[in-house]
Amino acid sequence: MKRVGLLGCGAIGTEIAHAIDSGKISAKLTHIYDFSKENSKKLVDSLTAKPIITENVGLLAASPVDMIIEAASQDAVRDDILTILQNRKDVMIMSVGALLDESILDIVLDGCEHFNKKVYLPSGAIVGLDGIRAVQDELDSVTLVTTKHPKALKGAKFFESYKIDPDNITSPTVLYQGSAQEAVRLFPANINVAALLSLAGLGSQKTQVKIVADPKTDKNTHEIQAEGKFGKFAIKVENVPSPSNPKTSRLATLAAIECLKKICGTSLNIGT
Ligand SMILES: NC(=O)C1=CN([C@@H]2O[C@H](COP(=O)(O)OP(=O)(O)OC[C@H]3O[C@@H](n4cnc5c(N)ncnc54)[C@H](OP(=O)(O)O)[C@@H]3O)[C@@H](O)[C@H]2O)C=CC1
Ligand SMILES: O=C([O-])CC(=O)C(=O)O
Repeated sequence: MKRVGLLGCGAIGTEIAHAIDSGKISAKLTHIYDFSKENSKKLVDSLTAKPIITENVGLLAASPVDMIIEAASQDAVRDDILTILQNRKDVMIMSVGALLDESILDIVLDGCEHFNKKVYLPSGAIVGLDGIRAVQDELDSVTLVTTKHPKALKGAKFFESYKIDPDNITSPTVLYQGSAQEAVRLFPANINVAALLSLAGLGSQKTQVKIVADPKTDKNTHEIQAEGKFGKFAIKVENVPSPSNPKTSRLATLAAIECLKKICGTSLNIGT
């Protein structure tokens, strides 16, 4: 049975830990780390099989686990991915936006090759990545329109440079239109899905993103349109937000759990 370490004990990490604890995933959660000691302790208290809380990420990386699940932040990927790979652990990454920085992607790819390790990127809060991957050589355009409630976008770097107060948005407002590359920088906790689309398809400059703040929505909606020599497709996902983090959709957590089930060998491999 795989031994798992968890980096990040927030909305996604907590649900994954519970899925392991309940036996839904055939794995053992043995070590966890989070900046927030309170989050780590709360998680341990809620689990039957109690993992060890490590004092820092270095100790998590060095702990006797087979893989580490990152469910923390893009900064965590930037700062810690090399240490994790150097400690010869496979990694599942949720904060995929960090990989649109080419130097980080190079570290990941070189690290995987050098240490013979694997990095898994679950499909997160979108569906259709199988299709994007299949047609990647025939794509002319990929666009993503993401609509969330302003409270789900609050705290994004975007608001430091653009003088818009999310609390004062009273009608649907386009906040951002441009490349996926810039979108993940300005909204690091909101649009990792754009990084997934970029990596699977046309890359981060050609993948176009629009972010809309809609005070009347209670969903995190992602609309994907892809066109090319193969034809075209459009996908709309209307996600229920996680109760503990409105930025994050429930589907992202469920996709991570499904990905982990597959890695741990407990489910059929269905789809591409
Ligand atoms: N791929 C996808 O489709 C999706 C990806 N995500 C991404 O997944 C990640 C986890 O999401 P979610 O669980 O909702 O986030 P939460 O904010 O609920 O939880 C993240 C936890 O990790 C902690 N943390 C952040 N950075 C670090 C670090 N460098 N080292 C240790 N702990 C850290 C946070 O502590 P503190 O609060 O003190 O910073 C917090 O307790 C986020 O980056 C999110 O953007 C989310 C949805 C979809
Ligand atoms: O969960 C979502 O709807 C999308 C999200 O936050 C992300 O991609 O970072």
